[in-house]
Amino acid sequence: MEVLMRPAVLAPVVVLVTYTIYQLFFKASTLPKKLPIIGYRKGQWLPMMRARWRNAANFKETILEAEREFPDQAVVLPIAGGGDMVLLPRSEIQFVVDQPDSVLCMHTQVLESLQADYVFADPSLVHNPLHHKLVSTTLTSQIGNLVPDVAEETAFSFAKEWGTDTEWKELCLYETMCRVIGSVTNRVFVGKPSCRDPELLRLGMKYAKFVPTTAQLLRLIPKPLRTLAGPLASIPAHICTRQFEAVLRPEIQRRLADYDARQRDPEDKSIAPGPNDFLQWSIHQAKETGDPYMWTTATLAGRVLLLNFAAIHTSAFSITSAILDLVFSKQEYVDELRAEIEHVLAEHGGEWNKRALAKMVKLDSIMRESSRLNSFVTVGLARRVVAPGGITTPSGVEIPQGATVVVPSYTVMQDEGVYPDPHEFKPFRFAEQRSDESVEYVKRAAKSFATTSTDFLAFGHGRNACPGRFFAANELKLMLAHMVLSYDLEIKGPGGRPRNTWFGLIRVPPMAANIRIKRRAT
Ligand code: HEM
Repeated sequence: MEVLMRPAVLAPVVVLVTYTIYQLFFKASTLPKKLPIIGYRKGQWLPMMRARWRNAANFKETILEAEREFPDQAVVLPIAGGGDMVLLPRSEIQFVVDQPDSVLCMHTQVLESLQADYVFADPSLVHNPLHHKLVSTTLTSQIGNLVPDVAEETAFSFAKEWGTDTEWKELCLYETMCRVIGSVTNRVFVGKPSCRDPELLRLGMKYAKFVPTTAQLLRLIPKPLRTLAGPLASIPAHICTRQFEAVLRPEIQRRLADYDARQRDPEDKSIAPGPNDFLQWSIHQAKETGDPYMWTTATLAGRVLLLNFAAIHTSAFSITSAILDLVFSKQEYVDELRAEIEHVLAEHGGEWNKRALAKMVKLDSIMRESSRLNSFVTVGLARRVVAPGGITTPSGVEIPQGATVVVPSYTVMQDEGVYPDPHEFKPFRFAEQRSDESVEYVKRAAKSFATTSTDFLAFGHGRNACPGRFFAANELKLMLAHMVLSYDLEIKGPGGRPRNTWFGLIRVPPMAANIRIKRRAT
């Protein structure tokens, strides 16, 4: 006790505690003073802090209040652990999209919101995300060649998770979809057999949970304390990274050896050509940089893990929602969808390919409609103001450097004016719009699942929209089609579709929901 009372120990403790209390309770927001603050109740004790917790606890009500009370006005959204964000009105979505990265920067926002310098074992992979380029260019251009692999893996994983017997059984939809998505997605990331390695899949999913939860925890801690808390809180994510690398190491080493052998003697036909997957493209990209750090097993495995983080939960949420929406709609919709898939597939000789998928307009429409209704993006296009002088929005609001702006997504995608009967799942809403020949072709095509707009923000919008969305769209459609052709589904018990859940700013499908399924007799 005496030791604790020594000035050399006591003084820093008092400074830290005072600073923390100041940061948590008294620090004024740097955001524009004149804007309405959602959740702020005048006359209450510590109104800003209470607004932050109130909004974090019930974000749905927060954004509905913003829409109801200030429909065409910028407002401040204070969020515990999320910083104080400025929610711009929907009329300014295009303004956000149009700003260069030197003014509104997504990357800076991602680094901060994921607390990248602590959470990622090698932050340089996130600071220099070479893998994004491979996703937006190589992966997207290879979709046509990858569809047969995706189809094979889909059939394999569904059989493994849902079985092949024709008896009814009950299972947890989200859990099984995470594993199916994990295998199918990793088939194009690391190929067969690694994509079926249960340990690789388990670590990929575990990591995708650790990253956002650790980041959220750290954001609640005042910045100076994070230098202490960050490394400690990030230990589980770092261990997971090392374990993932260990699982992939033999595959990476084998591929590097083959790659080098091929480079030494391109004529040697005894060395098989490299597989067509992300890991192989990454090796090639790394070698082209000439920097050996880029092709260490840690770097290559780290990039695969980062993509698992970006792809698995997002895709699992989407397919879970779509299946629930369909099961809880009408049998005639399922029949109509099945008829489309069977017809188009027969036209293509029973083979899955990109052209066949593109012709299944009803299938595409279901995925877009379900994403519209259930997207986890409730406010979108989160961007950090990086312009030294801040920005002035079209409506004249001045926002300082360092602030975060977001735009409404949940309320836009459920707006009666844009989507009649907005709360209803209308599976063929977009298919009907696409078949309206009085509308010019380009506008009709813009209603496809992967096409973003200021009214459809499930994948973001503009230059920074999700680079994996074209692959995701094809993968998810294939999965849904396979499911509809191969299984019958039944609703468990009375009551409607189980509701989505809100976790802070994110809305997710009911992860514990069970469904009853049965393999269809062939
Ligand atoms: C249905 C599935 C998916 C959804 C709904 C989704 C949604 C999103 C959204 C909303 C963003 C942020 C865009 C913005 O702020 O403007 C994003 C970014 C991203 N997505 Fe996706 N995504 C999906 C699947 C995938 C897949 C399969 C991949 C990889 C193959 C992928 C890779 C990425 C990457 C690399 C980023 C950029 C992240 C960053 O810059 O830090 N996504 N995605």
